[in-house]
Amino acid sequence: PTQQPYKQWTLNDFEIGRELGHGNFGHVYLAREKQSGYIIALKVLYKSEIMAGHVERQLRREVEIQSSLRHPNILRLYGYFHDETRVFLIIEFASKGELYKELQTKKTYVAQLANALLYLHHKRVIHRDIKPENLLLGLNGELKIADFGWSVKTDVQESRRSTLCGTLDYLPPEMIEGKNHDVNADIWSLGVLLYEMICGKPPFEDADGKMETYQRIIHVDVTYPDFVSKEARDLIQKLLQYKSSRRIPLREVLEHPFIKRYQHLSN
Ligand SMILES: Nc1ncnc2c1ncn2[C@@H]1O[C@H](COP(=O)(O)OP(=O)(O)OP(=O)(O)O)[C@@H](O)[C@H]1O
Ligand SMILES: O=C(O)c1cc(-c2cccc(F)c2)nc2ccccc12
Ligand SMILES: [Mg+2]
Repeated sequence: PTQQPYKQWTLNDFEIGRELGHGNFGHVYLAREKQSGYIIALKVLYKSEIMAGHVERQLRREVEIQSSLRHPNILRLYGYFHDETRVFLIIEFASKGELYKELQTKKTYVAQLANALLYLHHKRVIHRDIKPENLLLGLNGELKIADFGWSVKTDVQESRRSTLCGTLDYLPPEMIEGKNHDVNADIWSLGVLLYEMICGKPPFEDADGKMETYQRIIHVDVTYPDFVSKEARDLIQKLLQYKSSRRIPLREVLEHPFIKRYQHLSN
């Protein structure tokens, strides 16, 4: 028989297990592929909701980008299929759940995220939605960037077309101001994530709502609690630079004393 390049999957190929979580559009279930016994995560999206949200193009882009990526710290998208009413994404199962639940100070997560961003930016892909809920943990606690729904492949600077939804907390000034943005947008989000890992909440958290957060982001209005170490403060300040070209390059993040100091412990 001719070797099919990509197997045409159907829902019948899978036994569905518990719900792993749900986001704006997708419900994600644990599932086992019957033939191989392989455990995966099956993300189910309703076509009606996709159309109502005008996000089909975004979904196809998410699928196209994420299925093209191969990196230990990036969640694999193995394939997809659809029936009359639903689209199904076959995704690597991250058995340790969301980083969000484990927001303890973990230097290795910053290093793994920086490594994954180095790879993504080398592939000219901007994720644009780096936040704890979209960072999952693999079997050995390794970080996996998930949810490429907001990612773009860019050789030139990109400006946002679709409206932002969800929290502004992790977005850089240039994105909330609707200006051109480049791969350094993800570097800003890394800074927000590092601040949150250390302080337990993001630096510009919606104090009284979106406008408040908007103002604090564009003025880079960050305050550091006393317990934040000098190195941590130094690295965060170098990541949360208003001008995207002034943000510390990823290779220097990996060499920064705040990250370097603990590297030997986690290897
Ligand atoms: N591969 C996976 N392994 C384990 N858990 C997962 C996996 N994919 C998703 N989840 C769980 O389901 C939740 C929602 O998944 P996901 O972020 O992909 O949905 P979403 O529709 O993109 O949500 P949003 O658009 O709000 O980010 C995740 O926060 C996580 O808790
Ligand atoms: O009826 C379709 O042909 C259809 C296909 C897909 C689709 C199929 C594979 C991958 C993917 F990302 C999306 N998404 C949809 C969303 C809304 C309405 C219809 C569709
Ligand atoms: Mg998500």
